Amino acid sequence: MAAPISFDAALALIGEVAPLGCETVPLADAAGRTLAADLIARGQAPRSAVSTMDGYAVVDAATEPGEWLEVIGESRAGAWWRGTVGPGQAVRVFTGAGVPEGATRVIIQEHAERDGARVRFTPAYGPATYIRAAGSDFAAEAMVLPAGTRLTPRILVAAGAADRAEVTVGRIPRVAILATGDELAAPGEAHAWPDAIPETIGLGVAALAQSAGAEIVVRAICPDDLARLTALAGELLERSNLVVVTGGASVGERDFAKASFAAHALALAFEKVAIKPGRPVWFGRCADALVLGLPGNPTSALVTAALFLRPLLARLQGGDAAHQWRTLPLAASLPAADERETFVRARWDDAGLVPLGNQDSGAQSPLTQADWLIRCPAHQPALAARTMVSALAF
Ligand SMILES: Nc1nc2c(c(=O)[nH]1)N[C@H]1C(S)=C(S)[C@@H](COP(=O)(O)OP(=O)(O)OC[C@H]3O[C@@H](n4cnc5c(N)ncnc54)[C@H](O)[C@@H]3O)O[C@H]1N2
Ligand code: MOO
Repeated sequence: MAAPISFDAALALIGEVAPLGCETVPLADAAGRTLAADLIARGQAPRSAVSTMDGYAVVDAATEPGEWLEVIGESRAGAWWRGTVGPGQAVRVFTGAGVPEGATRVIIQEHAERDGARVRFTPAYGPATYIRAAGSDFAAEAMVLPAGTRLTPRILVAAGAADRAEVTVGRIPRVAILATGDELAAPGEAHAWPDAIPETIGLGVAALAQSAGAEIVVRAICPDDLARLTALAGELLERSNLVVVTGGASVGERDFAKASFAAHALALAFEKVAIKPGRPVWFGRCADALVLGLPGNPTSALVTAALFLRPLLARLQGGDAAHQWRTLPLAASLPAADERETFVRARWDDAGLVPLGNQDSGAQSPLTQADWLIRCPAHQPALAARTMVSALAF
């Protein structure tokens, strides 16, 4: 069996995976998708100068507090007034409406006294012009978003401003999840069987994959029976772009995860990574579909899903496989790492990252608190509180 490879080497292999290809979809259906082409603005925004407040558009240099001006028009968002404003004149404007030609500022209505077709202003209307310049948000033909951008709720708003009905996005990865183990029962049923435990990893992995843009085409639980697993593996490979198989990754006689894909011409990219937890994580390809094997210990499975499955799904959709590491302070001391690069589960408090006391990779209750992974290089000595460390949101 091959020696474990480093975390960076494994991540680089994930980064080499080719995207699944692209399709054009209505922008309204594109939430969560990843752009496969740059998104170019059809026109500038705003299209011309607009008022940022409700008030009156005037010629600034020709306007004195207390002097009556003639109100010659009204400009509303969606129904702009197209004339020109001169000295002694004002145009009623509303937020988002075009500022007429000639006007150099808007005076807000809180400072206006209106009398029929006349208006005058109190002295303290201040220096602000309340005009958003034409093209100040973005220019015509500007690249609003580069290819590879994920259309999150916040980013979708900017995408819509480009005034395009459709976008070209990466195809949605179709993911099958296979949990292996004689002991596994659906949550709610484990108590009814001697030696059974609830199958938990599939829940978390499915949720993580969905939040990363994947479609879960099937979730299955299968006992440690090589013939049955081999048949199921073949079926899942047919139905998906990626099979995530959990458990059975270690060296025991009944650890069949890799063996059940070997019959389908599994070509391994890596089969062990020098990390803790999650050393038995493995990755490969069977013809057209990829296979990622996660260890059976639940925390190991979720850590390796965060470290490898999330970037893999980003890559399949044409996004970036790089992690967004943050440099953050420790709020408590951190124990020394052994010969494996270690991802310590931690929670955040006001002073920084607090490593959790229970680092058992088979435990599940610490997952309720572990919202960060602290990256500790192999052989890193113990670190004192307030040391800056590299961490990943978990
Ligand atoms: N002699 C050795 N033993 C082990 C080694 C090793 O190198 N030599 N590696 C250890 C490490 S590290 C890990 S991690 C585990 C992973 O082993 P497997 O992937 O083969 O996992 P299983 O044996 O199938 O299960 C481990 C543990 O997790 C529970 N489990 C499995 N699947 C689920 C699930 N879907 N939901 C909830 N819990 C699950 C299972 O019942 C076991 O308790 O191996 C070490 N052993
Ligand atoms: O690496 Mo295992 O994942 O330590 O428990």
